[in-house]
Amino acid sequence: MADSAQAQKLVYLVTGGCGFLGEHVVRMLLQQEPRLRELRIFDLHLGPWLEELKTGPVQVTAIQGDVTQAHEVAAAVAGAHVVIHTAGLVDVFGKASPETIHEVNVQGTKNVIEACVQTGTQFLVYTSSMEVVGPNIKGHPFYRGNEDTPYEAVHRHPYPSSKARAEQLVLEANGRKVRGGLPLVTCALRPTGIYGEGHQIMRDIYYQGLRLGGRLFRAIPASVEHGRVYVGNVAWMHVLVARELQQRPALMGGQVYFCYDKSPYKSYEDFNMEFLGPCGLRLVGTRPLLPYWLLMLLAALNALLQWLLRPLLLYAPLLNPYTLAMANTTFTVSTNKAQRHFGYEPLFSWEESRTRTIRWMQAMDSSAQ
Ligand SMILES: NC(=O)C1=CN([C@@H]2O[C@H](COP(=O)(O)OP(=O)(O)OC[C@H]3O[C@@H](n4cnc5c(N)ncnc54)[C@H](O)[C@@H]3O)[C@@H](O)[C@H]2O)C=CC1
Ligand SMILES: CC(C)CCC[C@@H](C)[C@H]1CC[C@H]2[C@@H]3[C@H](O)CC4=CC(=O)CC[C@]4(C)[C@H]3CC[C@]12C
Repeated sequence: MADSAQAQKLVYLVTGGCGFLGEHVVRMLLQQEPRLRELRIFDLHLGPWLEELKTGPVQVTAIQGDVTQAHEVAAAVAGAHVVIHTAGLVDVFGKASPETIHEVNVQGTKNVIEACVQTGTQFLVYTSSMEVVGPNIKGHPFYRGNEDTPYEAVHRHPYPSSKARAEQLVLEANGRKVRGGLPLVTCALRPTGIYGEGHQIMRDIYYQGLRLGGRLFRAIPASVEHGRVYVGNVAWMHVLVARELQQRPALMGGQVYFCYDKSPYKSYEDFNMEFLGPCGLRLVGTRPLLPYWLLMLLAALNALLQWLLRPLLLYAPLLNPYTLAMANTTFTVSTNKAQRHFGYEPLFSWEESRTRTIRWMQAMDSSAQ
């Protein structure tokens, strides 16, 4: 008893802890980090599910706050040993302005870094994205690449630009002296497209399929591969990287790691069908039903409509020029850097990841009826 009390000494802070990934990170930390004494969850919107966590042995502190407010961030960070910064504005549909995306993703990250420096927090893990690399605006494929694969990363869209700038800030901060004189140790994780329980886009596509009579129509050639990774494995990677960063700062500080697991390489639509199929949806067509030029036209039309309607309502469909380019450009990762640097192995097999996601979708299905 005394031993476990002594071992439980660390304070972790998860920003964005109530988001899709953040919730999985929070739950994973509670399951897999025995040295936790206190877990602080900082988010703009706190979820009601946090209440059930407050009865366990770890002190769970929910903090409603905004990463763009430096004083709120500093207050939450003070006294934490490790910060896992997942909070971000994930918007590729034009819901938020470029300024707001920059404010949350870049200024928010600056505030987290400065809070670590001012308050003496030594370890910072940043949730970056594959998008800091690509696909680039030229549509160059990134085929089974790793962290060292040369690729021309050129962005025009506010989301990838903001993630790339924030990642750069985090990596440059590695080695800065924090209060008390110790060096800040930082690293960045770059998930590919995350899927799993709670994935909003998968939910949207499922309901879209239901509205279309249980059918989805193939838009992208099956040969275009899109990297995907299960949310439980991304969460596990965050827990492990945060732990091992404390043991191997010289090796891991300032490094980037793609998030990967055993999920198969498929097109975006074929991959989604692994879950939507067992829920009764069908993907119509072995080839795209519409020619690509027509899809581009529709995407451009959606962008125009969004702009025209903006004063009246928010029109933000899945298809726009950016999402079309994303879905239509091969981007897949093949690396073992995380395994080499900090012993990462996926916690969930592909079969388990698939089963868990299907079970979640089926539960959603019955609760909707
Ligand atoms: N969903 C995906 O496929 C991928 C996501 N990522 C990154 O993972 C992180 C988490 O993404 P998701 O869980 O998918 O998104 P999400 O939108 O579900 O979660 C983000 C969380 O951050 C919070 N947040 C937003 N603005 C905030 C602010 N100003 N102050 C405090 N909290 C704020 C939100 O309330 C939300 O709970 C993001 O940084 C994102 O860029 C990276 C690669 C892929
Ligand atoms: C038939 C349409 C063209 C299909 C549209 C699919 C798109 C909505 C999605 C295709 C690729 C997705 C993105 C990708 O997985 C990488 C991402 C990384 C992130 O950091 C955030 C999410 C996302 C941008 C993801 C968003 C949806 C797609 C664009």
